[in-house]
Parts: sequence; structure tokens; C-alpha cells
Amino acid sequence: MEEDMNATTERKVPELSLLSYVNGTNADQVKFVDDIMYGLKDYGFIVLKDHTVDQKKVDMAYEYLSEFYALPLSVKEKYAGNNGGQRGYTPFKVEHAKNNDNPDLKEFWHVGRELAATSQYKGVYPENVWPTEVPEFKETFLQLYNSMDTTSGILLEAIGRGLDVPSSFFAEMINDGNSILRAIHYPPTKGEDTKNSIRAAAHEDINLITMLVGATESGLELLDHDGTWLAVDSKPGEIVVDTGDMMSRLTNDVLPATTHRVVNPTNDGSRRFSMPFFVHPHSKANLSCLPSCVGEGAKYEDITAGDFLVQRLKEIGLY
Ligand SMILES: O=C(O)CCC(=O)C(=O)O
Ligand SMILES: [Fe+2]
Repeated sequence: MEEDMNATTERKVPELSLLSYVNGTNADQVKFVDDIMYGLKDYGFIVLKDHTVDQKKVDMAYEYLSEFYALPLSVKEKYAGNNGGQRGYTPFKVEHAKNNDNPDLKEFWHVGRELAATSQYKGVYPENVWPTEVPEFKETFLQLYNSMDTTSGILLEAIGRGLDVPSSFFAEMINDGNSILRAIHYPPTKGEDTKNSIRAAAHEDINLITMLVGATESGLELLDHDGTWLAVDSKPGEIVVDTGDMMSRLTNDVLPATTHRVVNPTNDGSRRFSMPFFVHPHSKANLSCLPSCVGEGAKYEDITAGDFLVQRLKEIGLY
């Protein structure tokens, strides 16, 4: 009896199969849309399996990241300070969560979109930089970027169905979008001020949705409705998906941006890698409330994605 009660109260982020949407019957697709809307409304997170992001590429990316992060700081810093940290390297303990002065215990590298020469955003979004010390880095990360980008389009199409927007709505919004692949290294925490700083302090992501491919260790937690932290567990090869501030603005909080964090490890000698892909619209996209979400009235002022991004980067010390 007691066991049953526990079973019904235990909260766990729902797991969805992307294949059931891509290859499924209409009924499978309707179920996927219902499930993703439920997961993102109720948890702000879902876990995605059966996707096409190649785990071998992810493993290779982690190898090249290990090589890069092992370089002396003086070498890594050659790649820092690019356009508000939007490309290249951001050193350890620079980024901090909004309204929190204690820096996160992480360093990271940002890869952006490689735009066609004819794109109207050429010269508007910063150019990528690449570490010459790790020659394979560029190709591997561009391939990963592209497969995450393709997967994000499918997820947003499904979310668009749940939000009753025309099928082209999100596709147009993310065409030439300013999405960023962030490759994070959380070094061992030994010797750090682990009382005041954690690996990633409580925050919400800025963008529409975030897709995290297989972190190498646990530690990610979401803030649940009752104010407790719930571990977001995923198996190797799964992608964790969450909603960001831009989605909560568009949907008037129908799909809220869920607060999350990465806690320090119990073993202070262990390190962790993770690779969030932050899905951004193109910078002229309008984040005004969708008609299907207006309800009692829009809670947020109209703003473009580009202006909102700059506003938020300033708040986290990157701009
Ligand atoms: O490393 C993780 O698992 C999460 C990182 C994260 O939330 C972020 O960079 O916004
Ligand atoms: Fe995040």
C-alpha cells in the first residue's frame, strides 16, 4: 500500500521517442505532441530517445574537448573575449547566473551557425573561431551543430502543433537562427569555494528550447512546483530538452522556462562535460505572445529575439 502511494507521488521527467513522431502514424504523432506539451508544461523538461544525433560524434566531441581544455590557460585565452562570449572560449568562473554574483564553476566554448555568404545575418552574428591546436575540433563540432539544428526543427514543429501555430511558424523563426552549441567543462571542484559557488547556479535559459546531449555525469536538477529540486536523469545517448525564456514570452508562460542548476559532485576530484544546444530564432524574430496563448492578456512586452538576447547577456556578465 505504502509502496503504491510512493509510486504515484514520485515525479520523473517524461521520456519520449522522437522516432514515434518522425516515422509514426498520425495517432503516434498526436500522442507525441500531447506528451511533449505535457512534459514541457508540467516539468519544463522532457528526455528524448530514438533521435538521430550520432553518439559516436558526441563521444568524439568529448575527446577533442578534453584535449582543448587540457591546454594551458594562456593558449585557451587566445580564443576568449569574442562578441560577448558568444563564440570561442569563456574562461573558468566568468559566467554567473542572473542576480547572483558568485561565478559558476565552469569553462566553455561556443559554436554558432556558419551562415551562407548571402544570408542577411552575415556580419550581424559573430563569426566562429576554432582552436588550431585541436585540428579535428571544427569539423566534429559543425557536424554536431547541424544535427542538433535539424532535430530542433522537428521538436519545434511538434511544439508548434501543440500551440496551434501554422506549421511553418517555428521553421521560419529558426531559419538562419542564432542558435549556439555550448561545450562545457566542469573541472574537479577540489580547492574551490564550493560553499558559495556551484557548477551552474539556478537559472533559466534565454532561448526557445535547449537540447542537452548526454552529459558525462549527473548533477542537473530542475526546480519543481513544490520548491524542491528534482534530478533530471538521462541515460547515455538521450537528449534532455527544456524550455527557455523566449518560449515563455511567446507562449505567455503556457510553456514556462523552468529554473535549473548543476550541483557540485560528491567526489571533488571528478569532472563533467555537457553540451547544451541553445535554440535561438533569427535576431529579427518577434517574440510577441501567440494568439492561442493570450488568455487574459499578454504578460510580456513585445521585443525582438536579438534585443532580448543582448538584454539577457548583460545580466549574466557575458556582454
Ligand atoms: O551542464 C548541464 O547539464 C546544464 C548546463 C546549463 O544549464 C546551461 O549551460 O545553461
Ligand atoms: Fe541552462
